[in-house]
Parts: sequence; structure tokens; C-alpha cells
Amino acid sequence: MSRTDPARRAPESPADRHRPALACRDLHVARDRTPVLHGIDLSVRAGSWVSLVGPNGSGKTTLLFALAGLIPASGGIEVDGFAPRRAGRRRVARTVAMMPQRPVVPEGVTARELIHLGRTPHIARFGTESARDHEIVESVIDRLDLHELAARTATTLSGGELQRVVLARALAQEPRVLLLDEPTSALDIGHQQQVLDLVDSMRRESGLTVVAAMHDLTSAAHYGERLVLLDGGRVVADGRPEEVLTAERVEQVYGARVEVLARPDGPAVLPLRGAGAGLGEEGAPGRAEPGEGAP
Ligand SMILES: Nc1ncnc2c1ncn2[C@@H]1O[C@H](COP(=O)(O)OP(=O)(O)OP(=O)(O)O)[C@@H](O)[C@H]1O
Repeated sequence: MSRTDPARRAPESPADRHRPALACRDLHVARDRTPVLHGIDLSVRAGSWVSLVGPNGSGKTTLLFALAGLIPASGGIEVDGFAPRRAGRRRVARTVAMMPQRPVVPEGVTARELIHLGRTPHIARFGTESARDHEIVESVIDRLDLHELAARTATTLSGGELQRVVLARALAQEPRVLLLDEPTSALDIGHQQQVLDLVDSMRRESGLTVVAAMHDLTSAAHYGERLVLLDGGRVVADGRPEEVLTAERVEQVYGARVEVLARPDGPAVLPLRGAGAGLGEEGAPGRAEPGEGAP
């Protein structure tokens, strides 16, 4: 790892580890004049990973946008000691990076140029990129194994390829707080593991604070030391993964029948097939008619 590796940025002191990197109090947000978030209280310790879970439309993206200062909200928000809506855009962007679910990609830029955009808040006005900026970008490309994609036009990348490039842009930003919105939704299982492990190693190495909205409850539980469950724009459970993820709660909130297995890395959530599934279905494995196979 080079000296300019983003993971090596500004190690946190022990005191830093106990202060919240991110906090909101009685947060209310409306989209198109419709109330979406109803009084969210959240305090996230610096250097921790909080997984934000909840059904479609429960308000995860809206909460991430509000925390990043990208949309108006009433109530207090503090990120690394300042209110993002009152701070300048450069200051916010030097502290918070957001990896959106639906990235907007400018026409005609290569993947490498897109990743370089992550350095913008660190470059002086009217200034140019330094050798260090280039080293950071190359280091991120290296860690996410993006060499083969770097020269490609970003709009031609597959959904999963683009998702990794957009994460690279967020990491090149060297944030103290990383907000991830469904960071692995388009990735195969190998790349999911690569991306989540990389973010987790950066969290451990440099005290990066991670808040990640995730639909995969098992990954959310294995990487997050804390789960915050949203439903209808309210926090309905907040705690350690094994406290939040019970089969009863998943059924109540998601309407899903699951089995929750206790695994060494945390709970694993296994969806169960619907009642009657697999009984007498054409070609279903293990299909057996009464009496069939009897000696
Ligand atoms: N720009 C907008 N205008 C109007 N309504 C919006 C807007 N953005 C979000 N909403 C609504 O706000 C609610 C919360 O949406 P949000 O995207 O925050 O949910 P989510 O939990 O991230 O959902 P998903 O898991 O499907 O991504 C939804 O009912 C959504 O339709």
C-alpha cells in the first residue's frame, strides 16, 4: 500500500473513536411536499459501520441524502461537528462522500476521469491536480482492481462495473464519513465481497465511518456492527444485528417468512419458500407422489 493510499488518511485518536461522526435529531423530511421521514434520531460513532435496512420506500435513500446535506430537512444534523446544509459544498465534500443508488454519469468521460472527480473538493480553486491526487486515484483503481476498466467510457460500463467505479470515486474523495446506498445491488457475489471487505478494511485502518443502506440483510448484519431498521419513515429497531433481526420482526416489517440462523459472523437470514411450494410441482427437485418410490 502506498503512502497516499486513502485508507492511510488521518488515523483517528482514541478520543475520536468515542465522538459521533454523524448525528441527527428529530429529523423530518418531505419529498414533493409529502412527509417521508418522521422524527429520526440517530448518532453514529466515528469509525463504526451502521447498516440501514428497511423495505422499499421506507426512507433509507432519503435519510442518506438528508445526512449528506443534499436535500432540505428540519431538525438538527451534524456531520463531523458541522451542519452540512450551512457549510460550503467543498467543506461538506471533503468530509462526506455519497455513493448513490443511481449515479449520474457525464457523457464522454472515462472511468478514470470519473474517479478523478472525487479529488475535486481537495483541489484549490483554479488549481490543478497534484501528484498526490493522481497517486490516490491510482491506489483506489488498484484496490478495486479497475485497471481494465479505467480507460473505458463510463457510460458503456455494465451496471456492476459502473457501481465499482462510482465507489472508487467516493473513496478517492478521502471522506471521513461514507454514505453508501445499495452499494452492491448490481454486483456478483465475488465483487460484493470485494467491495464490502475493502470498505470494511478502510474503516478499520483509518477510522472511516460507514452508513450503508442495504437490502441483503445477511450482509447488512455481517458488516454492520449496528442495524437501524426503518419502516414508514420511522426507526422501528436499532441495535446489534442479532437483536434487530428476528424472524418475527422480519415478517412484521417486510411481510417475509424467513429463518434466521446464528452464524459466527452474525445472523444469516434465509428466505423460506411459500407454503405448498415444491409439493408436486412439475420438475421440482425431490418431487414425489404418494406411494412413489415405495418398495
Ligand atoms: N423526489 C421525490 N419525490 C417524491 N417522492 C419521493 C421522492 N424521492 C422519494 N420519494 C418517496 O419517498 C419515500 C421514501 O423513498 P426512499 O427512496 O427514501 O426509500 P428507500 O427506503 O430508499 O427505498 P428503496 O429500498 O426502494 O430504494 C417513497 O415513498 C418514495 O416514493
